Order: sequence, then structure tokens, then C-alpha cells
Amino acid sequence: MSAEIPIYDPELLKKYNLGERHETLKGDESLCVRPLYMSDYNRGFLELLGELTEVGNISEEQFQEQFEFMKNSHGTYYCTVIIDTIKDRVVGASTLLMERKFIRGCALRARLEDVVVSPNYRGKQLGKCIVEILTNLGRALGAYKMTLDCKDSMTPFYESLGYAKEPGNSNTLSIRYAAASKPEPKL
Ligand SMILES: CC(=O)SCCNC(=O)CCNC(=O)[C@H](O)C(C)(C)COP(=O)(O)OP(=O)(O)OC[C@H]1O[C@@H](n2cnc3c(N)ncnc32)[C@H](O)[C@@H]1OP(=O)(O)O
Repeated sequence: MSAEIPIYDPELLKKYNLGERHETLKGDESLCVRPLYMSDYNRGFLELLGELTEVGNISEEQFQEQFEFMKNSHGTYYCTVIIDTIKDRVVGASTLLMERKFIRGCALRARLEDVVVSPNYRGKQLGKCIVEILTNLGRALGAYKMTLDCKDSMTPFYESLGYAKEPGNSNTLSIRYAAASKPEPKL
């Protein structure tokens, strides 16, 4: 079993009054929000991500290597989970990514990534809860804006949480690489 190592300092959520005080979590004491732990490999974190997209077979060693890299990336990755503390399972997750820029006086731009709630826990406001917490964390950490990419069908969900298409500035363009190589961990 991996150690209970958080990917970022749990005190951050307390410092900015996020997580514990969220109305949704006040209503169900079995649920809590916290940073991803290395041991969440064994709490169904990757299976949950599988509800969002293809994950593949990731060994615990691979997971730990990626986790260490992200943890040591100087405040870039804020992978956050909702835990059912009775079942000891990850039931919701998302990542706040803080991107450092040279523009705007070396500003920080926030990105919301990989929002997912376990099918059995949907419709209980948990998706809304984790998006609100990470949106507020992005603001608290000093980002000048926060953006996300989503399917057209998800637009109303994010609009209900304050996100908006900016006129003339709402296109996401992609290139899909046919054969993705394994990332170089040292890069
Ligand atoms: C940036 C990204 O990561 S985009 C990827 C988004 N994730 C996915 O598509 C993965 C599969 N889907 C899921 O995991 C979940 O359905 C989620 C995360 C989208 C929503 O999680 P839930 O916990 O069920 O949502 P939650 O209960 O918080 O819903 C909050 C509100 O949004 C509404 N809502 C939920 N899903 C949608 C949707 N697809 N379209 C419009 N409204 C929606 C709910 O009706 C609810 O409205 P209410 O406040 O009036 O009651």
C-alpha cells in the first residue's frame, strides 16, 4: 500500500476556507474533499478517471512516478478528490492546473481539467462542488483567469457555475497524435 502522501499541501484548502465549508459537504459527513494521495491508486482513482476517458493499464509504479513528478512541479498540479470516507473510495475528482506565463507581468493562468463524479454519486451536487472549490482555489492562488475545454453538451453545466464563452475567443483547436510516446519523466 502506498503512503498517504498528498500531491499538494492540504492546508491550502483550509487556508482559503475551501472544502470543509462547502454546503454540499456539510450535508453529508461521510464525504470529504482533499488533495489526491499517492495511496488513492488503491481507492479507485484511476477507475473513476475511466468514467471520463480512456485510462489504460497503469501500474502502481507508473502512477507513483507520475505522482512524484506532478508533486514536485512547483505548484502546478492541484489534483483534488472527493472521498466517501465510509467506503474509503474516490468518488469525485478534478485537477486545477496553474500555468505560468511571461505575458501580463509573468501572470498565472488556471485551467480546469478532468472533472468526474462516480456514476452512483451523480446528481448530488458533487460535480458542482468540486468545480466551485477549484475555481475558488485558482482565484486564491492568483490566476488572472480560469479556462476549460468540454463537450458542447456540458456547456450548460459550466455556464451554471459562472463560466462563459467569450465572444470571438471560444475555439479549441486540436491535433491528435496517432501514436503517443511515453513521456520523458525527466523533461
Ligand atoms: C473540463 C472537463 O473536465 S469536462 C468533462 C466533464 N466530465 C464528464 O463528462 C465525465 C462524466 N460525467 C460526470 O462525471 C458527471 O456527470 C459531471 C461531473 C459532469 C456532473 O457531476 P454531478 O455530480 O452529477 O453534477 P451535479 O449534481 O453537481 O450537478 C450540478 C448541476 O448541474 C446540472 N448538470 C449536471 N450535468 C449536466 C449536464 N451534462 N448538462 C447540463 N447540466 C448538468 C445538474 O442538473 C445540477 O443542476 P441543479 O443545480 O439545478 O440541480
